[in-house]
Amino acid sequence: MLEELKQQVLNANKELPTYNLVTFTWGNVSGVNREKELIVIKPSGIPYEDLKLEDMVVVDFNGNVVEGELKPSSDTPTHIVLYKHFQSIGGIVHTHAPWSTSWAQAGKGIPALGTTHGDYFYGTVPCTRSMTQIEINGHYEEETGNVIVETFKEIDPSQVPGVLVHSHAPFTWGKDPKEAVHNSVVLEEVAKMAIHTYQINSEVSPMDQALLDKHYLRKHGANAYYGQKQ
Ligand SMILES: O=C(CO)[C@@H](O)[C@H](O)COP(=O)(O)O
Repeated sequence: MLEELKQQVLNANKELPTYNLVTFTWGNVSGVNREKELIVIKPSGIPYEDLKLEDMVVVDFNGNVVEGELKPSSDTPTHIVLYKHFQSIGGIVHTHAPWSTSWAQAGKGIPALGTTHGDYFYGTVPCTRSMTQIEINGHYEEETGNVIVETFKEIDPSQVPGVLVHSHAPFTWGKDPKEAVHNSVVLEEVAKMAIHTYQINSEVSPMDQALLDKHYLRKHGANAYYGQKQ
């Protein structure tokens, strides 16, 4: 069941070390089959180089394991909340990539400072609020998803495909697992560029809205040159 999606999720998880987004097993990728309301995710704690197709775990939208012998990623409840609330996404990535994690630990969103950012994120990549004691002591991973959804109350997740979880690390998403990894790589790059930009000029302002519109909308908006978006 879901063999093609399992292959996509396996390939995407193996890309995390390829793009230097993870140390040890500090990251996870999932994909969703919305017709069946099933999620394929990597197993918890298994080195990426050892991952095999049969290791992929299938869970339903309530977190029940419906296929697979291994324990699903410890972040599975967060992935589930995001699939339930962000209807346009088909893949999710969580990493502890150092540059974007530094912004998350600082409790700051990454402003759109240049066109590299603007090509992928239509504005600031937000940081969630910090979590309450009750949320931390409760179902922490599920509450992490809820706080992300709360952060996107006024933001279209298809236009800003990533978030920084306060005191934790980033999550990104996309139409499928591969695109979610692509957005993780870009987020890490723009996080690094932003830190260096502020080191050069601590008073730099976010990029002009007209330039942001030009760059984002030419790739994702109406009449997109690349044809991916209507
Ligand atoms: O966020 C965390 C830990 O803070 C997790 O991302 C783990 O680092 C990876 O967990 P598994 O996916 O291997 O369960």
